[in-house]
Amino acid sequence: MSVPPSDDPSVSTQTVKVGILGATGTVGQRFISLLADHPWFIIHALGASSRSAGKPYPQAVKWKQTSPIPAVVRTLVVQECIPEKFADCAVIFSGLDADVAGDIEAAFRKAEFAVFSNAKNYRKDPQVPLVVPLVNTSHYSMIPQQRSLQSPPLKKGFIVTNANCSTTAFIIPLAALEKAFGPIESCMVTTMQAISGAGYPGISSLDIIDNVVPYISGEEEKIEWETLKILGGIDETEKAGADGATDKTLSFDMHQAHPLRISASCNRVPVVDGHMECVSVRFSRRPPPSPQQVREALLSYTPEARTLGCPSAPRHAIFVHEEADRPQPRLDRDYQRGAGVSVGRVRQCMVLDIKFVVLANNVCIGAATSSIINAEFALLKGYVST
Ligand SMILES: NC(=O)C1=CN([C@@H]2O[C@H](COP(=O)(O)OP(=O)(O)OC[C@H]3O[C@@H](n4cnc5c(N)ncnc54)[C@H](OP(=O)(O)O)[C@@H]3O)[C@@H](O)[C@H]2O)C=CC1
Ligand SMILES: N[C@@H](CC(=O)OP(=O)(O)O)C(=O)O
Repeated sequence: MSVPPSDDPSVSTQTVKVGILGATGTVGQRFISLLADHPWFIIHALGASSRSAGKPYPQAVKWKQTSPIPAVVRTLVVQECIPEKFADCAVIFSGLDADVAGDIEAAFRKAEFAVFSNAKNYRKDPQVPLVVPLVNTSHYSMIPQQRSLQSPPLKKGFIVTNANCSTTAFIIPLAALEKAFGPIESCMVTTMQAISGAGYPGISSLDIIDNVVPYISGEEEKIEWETLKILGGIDETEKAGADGATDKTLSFDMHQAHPLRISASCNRVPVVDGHMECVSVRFSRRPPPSPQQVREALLSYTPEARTLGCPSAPRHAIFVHEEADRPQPRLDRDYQRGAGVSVGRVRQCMVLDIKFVVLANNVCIGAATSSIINAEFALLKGYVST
């Protein structure tokens, strides 16, 4: 199967060469596993630090996936993360450490690459879409403005970022609820986050075995403001220029039209993959929906990425468990190959309106899978030139 390069799926057809920055890391390895059999994307180049550059991939990586290193990368030599080494790639996926992602991703954008980043560096940027691909693909409309404001202006280059993996988990059901019942007024979320979220080697075994750590640096603040950017719309203002022509400026609404109060509490738990979160919400609308109405709305939620035909978008974005003791990380993290989320225990909340539990695979839909769906969507909408 090859990619339709425009909105029209009958217009066929070529495969797209992609590069992966941070290819040796936890997220980079997931990119490789997920892209090895992708119908459109061909892994063409891998990048990592100077510690890894120059080595064949199997020698550079501490491979921690349950399936073997895919044949397509076995013979690739890891490169320095500089644009010239990725010349033939139309798409760049970044799983770079945040300490270095800022400069490197900017250099790739400047060199006219479409960059899909997992790092936090550009999430707050007023020109950069922060896209959870099962929620706010409408934010891609910011890309032309992002390009035009670069110096010099760009023709093809842009950056789109993923959200933090904990934000991603609960914002998918939140978006489904807002779509069905209108604005959410307040939200409380308590996370139980897997250790893979901290990368490799991550948190010391002596700190996490037989333990729970009630602090993850910067995480609560990120969840709180990212939610407002993702669930907010895009505002358009028009200004008349001296020549009488009107200039349109786009900006992210930050959920200002319907203010949302949100509070997050984050914990690290001894689970390898899969972030579980307890969520309580209060709706603006009175009376609020019943638990049964909420279950039905979650089950029927279909994101635009799915209807448009992104091959990695899950057939069912949200599974709703009826069993009292589900979801659980070990049992449910591979739902829809890690691309969907699992909700359970939907019930009335005596303080807000409704409460539930959600589980998402932090390294799949929380990271690599989101970037891949983002790139598929951008390609189908014509934002990526091949
Ligand atoms: N793990 C998760 O669940 C999630 C992670 N993220 C974000 O994704 C990014 C990657 O996370 P993760 O995979 O966990 O991190 P890891 O620490 O596992 O991997 C980091 C990668 O960055 C590379 N790197 C480090 N320094 C440099 C450098 N100077 N130049 C070029 N490459 C460099 C490393 O290469 P080398 O092996 O050569 O050192 C490695 O490939 C981070 O920004 C993280 O915050 C986002 C959502 C979820
Ligand atoms: N902080 C997340 C993973 C992560 O890297 O997040 P971010 O990309 O927002 O820094 C966790 O520890 O589970």
